[in-house]
Amino acid sequence: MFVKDNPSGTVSWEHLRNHFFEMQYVKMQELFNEDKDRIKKFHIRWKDFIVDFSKNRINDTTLRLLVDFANEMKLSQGIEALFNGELINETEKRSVLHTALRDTKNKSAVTEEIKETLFRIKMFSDKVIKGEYRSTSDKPFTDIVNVGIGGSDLGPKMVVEALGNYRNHLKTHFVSNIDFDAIDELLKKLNPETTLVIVVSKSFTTKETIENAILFKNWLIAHKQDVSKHIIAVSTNNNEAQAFGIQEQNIFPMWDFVGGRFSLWSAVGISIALSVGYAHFEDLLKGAESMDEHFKQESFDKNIPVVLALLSIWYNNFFGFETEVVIPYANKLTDFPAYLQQVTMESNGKNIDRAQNPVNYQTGTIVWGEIGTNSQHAFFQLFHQGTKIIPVDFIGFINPFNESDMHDLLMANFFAQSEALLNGKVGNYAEQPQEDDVNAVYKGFLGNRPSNTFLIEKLTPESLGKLLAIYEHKTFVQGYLWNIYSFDQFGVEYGKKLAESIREEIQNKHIKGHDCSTTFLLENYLKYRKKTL
Ligand SMILES: O=P(O)(O)OC[C@H]1O[C@H](O)[C@H](O)[C@@H](O)[C@@H]1O
Repeated sequence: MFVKDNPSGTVSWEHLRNHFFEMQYVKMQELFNEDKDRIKKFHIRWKDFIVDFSKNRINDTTLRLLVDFANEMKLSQGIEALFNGELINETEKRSVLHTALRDTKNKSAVTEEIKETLFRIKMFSDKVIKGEYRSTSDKPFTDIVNVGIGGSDLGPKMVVEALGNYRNHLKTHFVSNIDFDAIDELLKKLNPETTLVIVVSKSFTTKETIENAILFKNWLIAHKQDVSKHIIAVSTNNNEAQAFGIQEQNIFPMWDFVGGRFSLWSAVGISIALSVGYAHFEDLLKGAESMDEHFKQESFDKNIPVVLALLSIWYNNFFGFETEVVIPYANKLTDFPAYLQQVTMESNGKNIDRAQNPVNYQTGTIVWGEIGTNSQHAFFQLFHQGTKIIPVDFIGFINPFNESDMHDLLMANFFAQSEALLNGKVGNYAEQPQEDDVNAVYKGFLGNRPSNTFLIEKLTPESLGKLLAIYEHKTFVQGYLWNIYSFDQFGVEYGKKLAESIREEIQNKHIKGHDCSTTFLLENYLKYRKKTL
């Protein structure tokens, strides 16, 4: 089981704090000048991945002290507890076994159930793709609508988009928000006769998802379609799904030991198997499985998720940098930052430690991002010359899916940005300021801005699986070392309850018991709401 020690009370934390006082003014440019082989020490080459973490404000001592910290907090024990299925989600009394979903070697009872489900996903997706599973009017399905939100949307949606080059003829759509304007637009494009709806909800009680599912059900009924053929579900809540009108053989199971934000590897990812075929879905799982092995076996200083987590802690807890950004140089990864936000911020946005005390140090980093090069033309100015330091994860691919010289230009930008953030305007790039340039002072930039670079051979189902597992494990390591519970989300649940009671007040046109600001806003909402239906 997990230790419950306060990280800020450990000896290694104290050492890190003292070391920070030495390092805070050290320039990375100097570190690179002093050691021309710096890259040799601070990169990890693993399969088709190179992770270069040399452009960070670290030296040998930093890495050693960070690893000492992980050891003092008994991280190995934590990793073992995760993979062994111990009840590490203590507040909900659950194991955390998303890794079992991709573990082909495990022979436990849990994996039997998982294997059976994977087989069902394979059979079902094959049939739909081949046009053997047919609609009410005996037609093959053309469109898939995934109705779900949070973990039942973000992961699958991101993967379907990321693997766009592997997609088959099926058109896949994702409906998450309760925004009728958006759904209406989609409905106009869909043919009810050839539309298959997947209601994905671990709990089958999430209001947004159920409202949207009802909307699609009514739409299908209005168009005389057999709901039992056109709607399938993924849920732990078999009873509710059946009560909704979904046939038992069309309900794919979920398990309590898989958190929503870690669930794309389960039947929650059925839209992935449908969109790219089961074989590619399996490759995604294989990629993640190989990262799981790396994470379990590799020493901490060469362990990709561990190193990334420790660097993030170094900046978050010692330098006081508040956010970190992820910049994939691939349009197909447009949805990656949104997915990552749920994985990291829902997991580690906690302020009570595992011993029930308020924490006296920072936890959950704020993660955001956007694809390159678009982001360069939007917010990179602040990275280069702003007052805030925002560590960057650059993610780039050596080979594009479709060969083109354009890729070299894209990647030239990728390399240029991290180099500029490191060096500023010096060395090869220094311009001699013109004596009469009154703006010279505005044109300098100092560099010394940290980044990690992921150089990956190609964006494939397998490499994507590896990448996602890296960030999952990074999140786990951070939560573990911060001594918080990463696998519950009580904050979100409270928000859901509040919305329910406000909705009732709106329906009854009776606003009561709020602060004066909320009362004012609700009263104005009711006053100007012109309901025509
Ligand atoms: O899959 P569901 O039970 O419908 O839950 C969907 C989402 O609901 C909440 O927002 C939770 O905080 C998320 O973790 C979860 O992914």
